[in-house]
Amino acid sequence: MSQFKNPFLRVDNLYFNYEENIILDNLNLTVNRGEVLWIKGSNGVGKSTLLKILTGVIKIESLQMKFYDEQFKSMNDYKKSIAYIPDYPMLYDFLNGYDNLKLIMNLWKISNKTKYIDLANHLANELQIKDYLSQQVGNYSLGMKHKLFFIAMFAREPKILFMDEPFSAWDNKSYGIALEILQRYKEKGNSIVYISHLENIKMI
Ligand SMILES: Nc1ncnc2c1ncn2[C@@H]1O[C@H](COP(=O)(O)OP(=O)(O)OP(=O)(O)O)[C@@H](O)[C@H]1O
Repeated sequence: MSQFKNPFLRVDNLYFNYEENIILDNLNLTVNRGEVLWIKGSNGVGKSTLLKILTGVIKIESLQMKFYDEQFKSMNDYKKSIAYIPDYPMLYDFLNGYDNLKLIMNLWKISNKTKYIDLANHLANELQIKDYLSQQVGNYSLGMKHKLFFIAMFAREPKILFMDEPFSAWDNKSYGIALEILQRYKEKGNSIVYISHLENIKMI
């Protein structure tokens, strides 16, 4: 059982449809501090849609989302305090790794730039892609792109990490290192919400 029992957020009576296609109906969900939430289910059941709603990528006027953190004063503050890692890495192929990191850092208006770059470098070292950061991302493998985007989001030090099929392109060794990183992250009271079809993806 987690030592952090209080919630970060709660969603009540969530309903969502794409035209006549009802995707989510009366869904209730709580994200507790220091906990991992695994969303699983058949193809097309609405997992990615749910993650997009929880991260504010899809906006719903009637969304009943309650925040329980002093930093989540508004939806915008909340979005700055969390990170969303979709199943495709959102990077610019024509930039190198460092320039992608700097771009993301500036987009998110990170105030402590030195800390962000230091943390990103540290993670890149742990995940063994530091030597590639000065190379153009277009030449990265898919797994390397996934790692770089994970690093870019993780270095923002979010309170909740939302991940859609996070490690599908990662090799076993890197996946093991990522789990250690996420274990430390969780122990600090942060939360992880992730989607995976893999029955053996025992997160942490
Ligand atoms: N932009 C969209 N417009 C209309 N329908 C959509 C849109 N995006 C997704 N859908 C539909 O909504 C349903 C849920 O899609 P979603 O991607 O959330 O499912 P999923 O559970 O994540 O699936 P998978 O396991 O295959 O990734 C599917 O029927 C899909 O076709």
